[in-house]
Amino acid sequence: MKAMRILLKKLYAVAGSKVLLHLTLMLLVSCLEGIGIFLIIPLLSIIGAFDMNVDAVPFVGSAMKALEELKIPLNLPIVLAAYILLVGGQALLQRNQTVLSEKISQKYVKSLRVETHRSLLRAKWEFFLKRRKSDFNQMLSTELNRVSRGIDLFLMLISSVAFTVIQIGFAMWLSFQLTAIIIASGLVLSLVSRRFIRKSAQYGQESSRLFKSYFAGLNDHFGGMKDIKSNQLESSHISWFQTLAGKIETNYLRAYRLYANSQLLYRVSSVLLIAVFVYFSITFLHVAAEQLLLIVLIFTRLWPRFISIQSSLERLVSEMSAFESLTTLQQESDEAREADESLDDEAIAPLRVEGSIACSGIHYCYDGSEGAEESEVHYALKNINISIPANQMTAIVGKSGAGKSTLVDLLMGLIKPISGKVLVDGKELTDERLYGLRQSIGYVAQDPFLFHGSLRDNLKLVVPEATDEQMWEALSFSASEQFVRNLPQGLDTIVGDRGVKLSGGERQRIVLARAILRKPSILVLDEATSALDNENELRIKEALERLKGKMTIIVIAHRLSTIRNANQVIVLEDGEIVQQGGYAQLSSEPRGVFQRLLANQS
Ligand SMILES: Nc1ncnc2c1ncn2[C@@H]1O[C@H](COP(=O)(O)OP(=O)(O)OP(=O)(O)O)[C@@H](O)[C@H]1O
Repeated sequence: MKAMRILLKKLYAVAGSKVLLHLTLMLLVSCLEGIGIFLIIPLLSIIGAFDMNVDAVPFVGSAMKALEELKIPLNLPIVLAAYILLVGGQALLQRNQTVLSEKISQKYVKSLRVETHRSLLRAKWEFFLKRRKSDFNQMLSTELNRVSRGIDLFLMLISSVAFTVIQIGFAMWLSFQLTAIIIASGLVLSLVSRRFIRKSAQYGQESSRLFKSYFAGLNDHFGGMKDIKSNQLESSHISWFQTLAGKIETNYLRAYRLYANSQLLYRVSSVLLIAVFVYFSITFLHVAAEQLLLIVLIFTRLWPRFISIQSSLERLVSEMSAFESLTTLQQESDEAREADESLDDEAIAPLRVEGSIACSGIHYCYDGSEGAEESEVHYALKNINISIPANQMTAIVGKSGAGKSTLVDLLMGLIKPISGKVLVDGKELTDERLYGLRQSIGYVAQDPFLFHGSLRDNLKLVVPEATDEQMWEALSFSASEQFVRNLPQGLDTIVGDRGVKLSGGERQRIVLARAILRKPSILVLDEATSALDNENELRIKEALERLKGKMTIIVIAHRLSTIRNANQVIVLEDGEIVQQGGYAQLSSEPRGVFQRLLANQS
């Protein structure tokens, strides 16, 4: 119900005036259809199918009198012309109403699509750490389509309700008692159908759950295809996929069976009802034949609308689970918003670090520590106190899992410490300063990411106005000029999904060039030389050497040869700083962790 309220509010906010116009059109269509039914009586009377007393029929009787007074003869051509006009007008209105309905639905879905995407992109990095990427794909594809269907159903529902109310009005005019019986039967029907609606909502939720697994599976399978192929894991993945596809099929069939059963019940009930209805009207109420004919006509139009209301409701509640998931995701991402939306990326000036970036008493754990005993908390970082001097090169080393990437994420403000502070030039990072800091950073991730497109597109992503000359300069810096010049399409070479058409080392060098192209004042390299051969590593090392004194360089490196010229080395073990100092100093400290790391590599 809460989701329905939110949906209505949003719908009104997005397309309020259009919804009102849609409602008005529907009311007009319903009125015209109602009048059309009344015209059938004089039509039948004129063609002699019935010898009827049309005066007894409300509206028709008075309309006939008015025509008589106006001296308009009631002959077949006139009645047929009126009928054509009515039905034609109704069809025209209905056409506009359908187009309008689609416009409303698409406008709503577009707004939801854009809003959800925007709030996801504005959310903190920590928000993404706790969720699967595939969930976002599912939300912005299948779940959004379900919401679109839900809006269509919702508009159909209000159309059915409007039509039904107007038809009830006409029917009441004809016979209050008989209409009351139809309404009472409609209420009984709605009680019976509550079970169908409940079940339908359950199947809808199950469908959301199943599709979540489906997308997660697709993501894992296609993302890890090389592992699957080389380790011959196809069978187990195929069998998992078959089971899931079976569950989706079963759930879909269950939902469809439920829908078919409810339709069966509604249809059988309508036949029974009409039989009882006719019997009751003739035997007890002694309703005149022409009135009975009209009522039967109205009933046969009204009852399907009751059915349509019920079935629209059934299908709507099933699709509502998609809307619920989307609004929940949007709410959560809004709550995890990184900074005030008024902070315009363009307007914020890059933050230049003059003195240092420092950590003071920082603790961090990934899974949250609320309510947990101190001994149970697994800290990824413990009591970190460091100072990274501006325009110097600081290296962070340690075994795998020691906390190096976590520390760098903290320094970039991607995650916030649970205690302690990150200080830039002695001042804590506010949202605005954080945005400024990020503008100053060029970052090369452990798993470098390239978008599907050309090398040029990938480089221009960070500096859209970059010239070819600037791009070649950055490529030359990252020791990739030679290999790019050797490619037949040069800068226009398409790199494939995530850069699959390049080797790991080539990818790393292109991402490094991209980072440099931005002319950052802080360069952060997370394992940026791990996939390079000795020759290219040496060239990057020399390039970094040239940058020393011009920008702040923070390097995470397993290959300790890369950081031989670092001004400062920070050694982490199990989330704690165990050594800190110059390369030469640390390598000469006996029995130190750094010496052990060096020994392992040699
Ligand atoms: N997203 C996450 N959720 C939960 N725990 C995490 C997450 N990322 C890292 N950790 C944990 O935090 C600790 C530090 O991880 P981190 O990635 O910082 O180590 P690292 O030194 O960079 O390792 P590597 O050299 O292998 O990249 C590890 O115990 C790791 O299991």
